[in-house]
Amino acid sequence: MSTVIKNGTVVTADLSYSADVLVEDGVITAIGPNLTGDEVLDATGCYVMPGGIDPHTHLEMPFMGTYSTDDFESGTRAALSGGTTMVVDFALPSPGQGLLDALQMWDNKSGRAACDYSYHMAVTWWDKQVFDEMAVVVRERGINTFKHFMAYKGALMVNDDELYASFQRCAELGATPLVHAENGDVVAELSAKLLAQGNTGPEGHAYSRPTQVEGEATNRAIMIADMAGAPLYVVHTSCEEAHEAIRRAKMQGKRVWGEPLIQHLTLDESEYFNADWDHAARRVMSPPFRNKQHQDSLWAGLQSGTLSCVATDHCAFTTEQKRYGVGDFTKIPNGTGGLEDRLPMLWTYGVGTGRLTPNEFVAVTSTNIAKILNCYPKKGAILVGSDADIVVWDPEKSKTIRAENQVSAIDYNVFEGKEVKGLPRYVLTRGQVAVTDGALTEERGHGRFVPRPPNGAVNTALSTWKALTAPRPVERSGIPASGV
Ligand SMILES: NC(=O)NCCC(=O)O
Ligand SMILES: [Zn+2]
Ligand SMILES: [Zn+2]
Repeated sequence: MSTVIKNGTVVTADLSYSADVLVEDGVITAIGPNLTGDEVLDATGCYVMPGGIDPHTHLEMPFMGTYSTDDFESGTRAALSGGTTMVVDFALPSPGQGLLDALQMWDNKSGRAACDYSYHMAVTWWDKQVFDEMAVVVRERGINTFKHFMAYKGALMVNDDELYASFQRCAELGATPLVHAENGDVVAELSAKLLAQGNTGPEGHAYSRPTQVEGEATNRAIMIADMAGAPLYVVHTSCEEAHEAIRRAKMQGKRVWGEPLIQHLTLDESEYFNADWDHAARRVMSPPFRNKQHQDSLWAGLQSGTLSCVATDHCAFTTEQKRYGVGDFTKIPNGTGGLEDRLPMLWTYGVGTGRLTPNEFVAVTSTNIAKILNCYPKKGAILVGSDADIVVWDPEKSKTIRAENQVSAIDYNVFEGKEVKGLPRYVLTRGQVAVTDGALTEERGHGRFVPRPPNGAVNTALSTWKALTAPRPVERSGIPASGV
């Protein structure tokens, strides 16, 4: 069966033009005027864009004594309802657990996904087994990204020697390291001090993670990656100090990308000072929300290209789970939701305010990350041959975000009450219509794993440069290099 999307304006990361789009067997087969197909989707007044790719989710993740509540079923339904057609989740070995073992656990969960997905592999400890299995993960399992936590001391955190070893291994394998950049030692010290002083509420979480801990760790990770000869992707960049480190590195020619979250772009630290404990705790995540100056820095980064992708870090806990931390903010499970709201919120506060063009919107929600993760143009593109992951976007359609209407399985929404203008009319996942005017018709288990090969263009360019500039002994007549 074929489907044709008619009368819309195709919007990609670099072009906007009027055309119909024909989809056959899950793939785009023609783009142009007057196309016909068995099923017709009317896109009059709409933009036809690549579906969103959320490069940062934690679905059914074991964390802080519990599991995040949205799983691959509810999480991918939430994603589709908001125009996101691919998620990249983190396969997370517990310290001491093998990488392949952790991958098996993630495979057991992801079979229920309604949209396509891929994994980043986390490195949470280090020894020869991890070193060896990294090669299998890359060469046999189609994963070219490895995540490192510089925070969560005593749990997921890795130290500088482990970072350096793992980043070097990534460079050898043509893979890209990711970092959660916060100085975990300082956070642990500050947390203990705050608790001892009686700062036990959710606001203590924000006090324990000032922007300096993020700026320092971001800079450190960038320098370690540079010494290891690896590119670097910094997740959830939330503040000017971290953005400044990324900006400077980019200006120096280093291959570094920064990822702000939709939460950090649109919500600020005042949320933690709300008199309602539940309200504040529901917004506890790392890094915490920041002030308006930091938000302005993140928006400027998206505009100038020094920041590359907008994600959610969707890691949703119920109010009941958040209450594990009553009396001790360090026990509040860290994480917030956003999968179904990322695109409407970014459109409203980005394109709707003139901060972003529609093409920039496509770049930061889909195309840039597809290129970074080396799955472009299968994903992130409206091109003949690309997967038909498409959102037909109605810029006039609006709603008020309400937890009672959401798809996510949790009992609140951090964007509660926000008015958004710009919503999907249709969402297609590999050609299958999964959303029509807000109504979900997705198919459980339709999602497929997206393999991502190593040695993307940037990895190859970087290793060429590193080989060219590698240390070489100077030939000196009469003096043997290996001594006498
Ligand atoms: N971000 C957060 O608070 N929770 C999810 C885990 C992580 O990404 O650090
Ligand atoms: Zn993180
Ligand atoms: Zn995360």
